[in-house]
Amino acid sequence: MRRPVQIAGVTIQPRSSSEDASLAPVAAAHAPVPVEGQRCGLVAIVGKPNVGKSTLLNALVGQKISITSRKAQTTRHRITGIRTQGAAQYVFVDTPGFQTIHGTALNKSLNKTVVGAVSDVDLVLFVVEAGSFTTADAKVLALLKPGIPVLLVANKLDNVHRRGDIAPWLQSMQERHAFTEFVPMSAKQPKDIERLLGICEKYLPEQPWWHAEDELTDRSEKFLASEMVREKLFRLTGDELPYTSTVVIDKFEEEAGRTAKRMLRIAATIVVEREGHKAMVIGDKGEKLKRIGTETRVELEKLLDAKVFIELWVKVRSGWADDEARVRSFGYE
Ligand SMILES: Nc1nc2c(ncn2[C@@H]2O[C@H](COP(=O)(O)OP(=O)(O)OP(=O)(O)O)[C@@H](O)[C@H]2O)c(=O)[nH]1
Repeated sequence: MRRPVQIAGVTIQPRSSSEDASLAPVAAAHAPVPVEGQRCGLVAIVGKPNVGKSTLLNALVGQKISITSRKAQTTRHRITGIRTQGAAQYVFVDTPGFQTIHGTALNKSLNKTVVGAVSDVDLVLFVVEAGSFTTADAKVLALLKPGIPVLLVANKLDNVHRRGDIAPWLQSMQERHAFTEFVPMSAKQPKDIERLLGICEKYLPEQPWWHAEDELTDRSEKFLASEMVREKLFRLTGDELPYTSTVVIDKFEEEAGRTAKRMLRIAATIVVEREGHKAMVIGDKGEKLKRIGTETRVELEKLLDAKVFIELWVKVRSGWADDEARVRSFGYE
């Protein structure tokens, strides 16, 4: 029997070795026992690219589930993060920033994911940068269905130097939509996160939890591995690499270990659009690619409580973001 793993106060349940390592959820679901007074519901986090949705999701869940970077459009998938605290279980869905500029197949697929995520939830957190409201924000707001409560999360409040400007701005926001509440905050401030959780709780319907108390996400370990490579890729290449670069996991295997620790062998391909991008990812004498691999391995070993071997490749596939079939083959719906 493997022990459950504690990370940042939450437990990741080990899986039995007979399960397919690549498809099994990170936490094993054991049927929750219904308890009177429990609340549980879906909370969607929406907003234009780069407003801090993934940072917010990770802070709300208390663990890194969704990747973040300074580069806009880092998030490409609907991600469920789960937080259980007191009587409440929050099931969060992160969404890709709504794309308003490019008409590629990739962007159309991203937009479809956003619309799907907001149509069937108990609460929407509409995230903007405090003090700002652009056409891109307005386009996301227009997607929200009437009848679902929407909180205006005015994020990055720490960047607003003239706090006096916030009250009139909030007033102007009131005219744009019937927001149920306004939450000026910073996703990087733990006490703001606690306050937001408290506000969200009352919107969760009274019903038994859907997930075990210690579940974090329903995404597979294979998915988390590809997200981790993507995060390191974007962090380490800075703004030079176009966001259309992606990561495909070619191999995700658990080896029957001779030791108590699990052993995972992962092979991933970083897909870029141009030869020049390939050189950028590989770096001088392969040093950049090596660093991406090392940083991914260190974080995955912690997250999955395993010894990880990772092999990275870089391939050029020009125009992949424009090719619908190829977008689907890379795992986007
Ligand atoms: N100063 C400050 N920066 C923040 C805050 N929240 C997020 N950020 C930064 O904003 C940038 C974008 O954050 P993400 O969480 O990746 O944004 P996102 O909305 O998920 O972006 P997409 O994946 O492009 O949709 C990162 O550099 C974060 O560190 C905040 O409260 N204050």
